[in-house]
Amino acid sequence: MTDGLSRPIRIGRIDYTNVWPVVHHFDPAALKHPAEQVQEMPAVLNRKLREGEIDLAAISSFAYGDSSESYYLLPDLSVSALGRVQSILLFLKSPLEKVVNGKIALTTTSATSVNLLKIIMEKFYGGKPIYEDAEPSLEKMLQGADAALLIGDHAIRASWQNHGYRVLDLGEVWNLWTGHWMTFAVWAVRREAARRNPEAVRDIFEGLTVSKRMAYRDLEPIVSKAQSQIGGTREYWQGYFRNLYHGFGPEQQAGLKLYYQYAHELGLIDHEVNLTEWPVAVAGNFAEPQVRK
Ligand SMILES: C=C(O[C@@H]1C=C(C(=O)O)C=C[C@H]1O)C(=O)O
Repeated sequence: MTDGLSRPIRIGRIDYTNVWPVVHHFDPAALKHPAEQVQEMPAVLNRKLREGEIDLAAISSFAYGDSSESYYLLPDLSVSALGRVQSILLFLKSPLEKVVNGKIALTTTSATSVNLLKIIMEKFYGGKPIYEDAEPSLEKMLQGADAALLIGDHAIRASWQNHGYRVLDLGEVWNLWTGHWMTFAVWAVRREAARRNPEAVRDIFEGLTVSKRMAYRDLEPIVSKAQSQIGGTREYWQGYFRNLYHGFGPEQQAGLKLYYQYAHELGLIDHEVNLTEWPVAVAGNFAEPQVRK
């Protein structure tokens, strides 16, 4: 069925551990409304949501800014950090003075962080490097470049290798220069999907909110899962998840607005970006979800 009314709503889930505190306890099969879920790298979800292939997804915050007129934000959900994030990393083969006007390989999985890197290089450091897209593989990226940007679990795994490269944490650089939070991902719904199917969106929003609350109450299940799937120590993952913040309050919004302003000034986004929340939730029609058994 393709009329858009009767088909299941399509949800996108980022295939990195940084979203687990929101999605780990979320089961699309348990929703009242039929739903399908795809799990992909952020850049793929950005494209699928833009093209209407999916209806609601965690996407790069940059991608929200780029298409903000077509999307609503799901309130109080994000992937944010104040300072170090540990998984948005620039690996330097050459000294920083050379990198700022040298060649930087950019992971094809990201949108927020590649543009954050451009803001840092061009606005903060006054450089003008050449950028080239590359699959997220540190050694291959650095064969032909002075530095390489990795995000998510690719960055985490690379940070554990004994490669000797200097590493810049872009969350930390952003915070040092601006004093602000940085928001890397948000949850967005296509406006037409939200209008067509508000009950399903409410159902998903409730499910994600409950899931986040459960994860914040007890991080251990996701710490254990990350350890068994990716490796590393319990302490590493406890620190990693504690360092991230998955709400989206005034402080995170202020940081993201500044990021959009800089992106606009550099011509990376061609309009001013408004943060527009899904109006059903804003209107207060949304009942505080209860934890389901
Ligand atoms: C914190 C992170 O945020 C991610 C960074 C993204 C980007 O750069 O576009 C997109 C989604 C987030 O999951 C990370 O990858 O470590």
